[in-house]
Amino acid sequence: MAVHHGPDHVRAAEAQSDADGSDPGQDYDAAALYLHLHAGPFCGWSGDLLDMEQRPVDPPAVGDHEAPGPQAKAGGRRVSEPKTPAAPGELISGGSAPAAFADADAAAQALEKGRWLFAQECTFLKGCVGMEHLPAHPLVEVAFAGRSNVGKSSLVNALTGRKTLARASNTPGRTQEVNFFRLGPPHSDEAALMLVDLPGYGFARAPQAQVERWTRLVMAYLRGRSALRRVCLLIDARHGLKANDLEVMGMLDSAAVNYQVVLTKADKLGPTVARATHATVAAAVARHVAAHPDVLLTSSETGAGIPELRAQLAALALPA
Ligand SMILES: Nc1nc2c(ncn2[C@@H]2O[C@H](COP(=O)(O)OP(=O)(O)OP(=O)(O)O)[C@@H](O)[C@H]2O)c(=O)[nH]1
Ligand SMILES: [Mg+2]
Repeated sequence: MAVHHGPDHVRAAEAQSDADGSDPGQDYDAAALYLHLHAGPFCGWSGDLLDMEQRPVDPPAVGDHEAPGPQAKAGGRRVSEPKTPAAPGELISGGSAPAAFADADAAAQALEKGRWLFAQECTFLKGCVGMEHLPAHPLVEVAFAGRSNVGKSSLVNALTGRKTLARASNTPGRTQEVNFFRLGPPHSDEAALMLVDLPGYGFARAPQAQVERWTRLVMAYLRGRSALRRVCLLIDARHGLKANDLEVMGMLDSAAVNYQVVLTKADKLGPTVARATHATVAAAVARHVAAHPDVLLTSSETGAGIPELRAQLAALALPA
């Protein structure tokens, strides 16, 4: 039996590998690659925020915080030691590497804002089966769209540090309503954000008429929701962009809806394949007018890329 060091999820992965002989090193490397690509060596490993429970009291003031890292605390819990990132020479070369943060200070501030925002209370507000049922007084909204089973509900859980807030399942077609989750203080809309978990498009284990109804609802929501500030368009990192993803991207481009591609399930890939997929997808995304140029590589399983996505979404909800 090996002795396990590092963040909780890494210890869990290592313990799992003891049990089934799988290779947790691959997961860990994909996560480290992500951190290196998107935030550089100043980005603290904070996958254990997945279990955060305590609520913060005040938002972080710009220039008035500690950079997250081994000494910082997250939700009252110590942030784990970051994994040593890959050597700088291993950065993706070429024009498609994302530049999410201008420098180390900007990165630290953005990550802290994201951590703070997503450590707030988050509650399920309602599930809607038709456009007429959508909440009337919307907050700033961020929606999670993508093919069935790509990991939308799991990503909502990972971002909010909950395990069962949104229902995830191995069966494609699990989410059947437009589900609204309110993130923020209960009695104020300041620093609040609505997270919207959508039914998937594409194949689902459900009757065709039902799938068509969800797809119509999702497309109507994506095209016609004025509060929608960003769509996180999830793509399984193992599969890349499929024809129906490209169709949705085209629709979002023509409706001028801001969207950001988020690659999911990075833990299922080794670093070389993750790097290649990221480059291919980022190059394709660069041709789309409404797409955010940064393509994020995430894993809801290990927490890789989650702090960076929180940081990007916090920029929409919190004033500069
Ligand atoms: N290994 C791994 N599995 C994941 C990850 N994200 C999601 N999954 C698994 O993928 C399956 C589908 O996840 P969901 O979150 O339900 O996917 P969804 O996109 O909400 O699916 P629908 O609601 O059916 O459209 C579940 O078995 C999850 O545990 C990830 O980052 N890594
Ligand atoms: Mg779902």
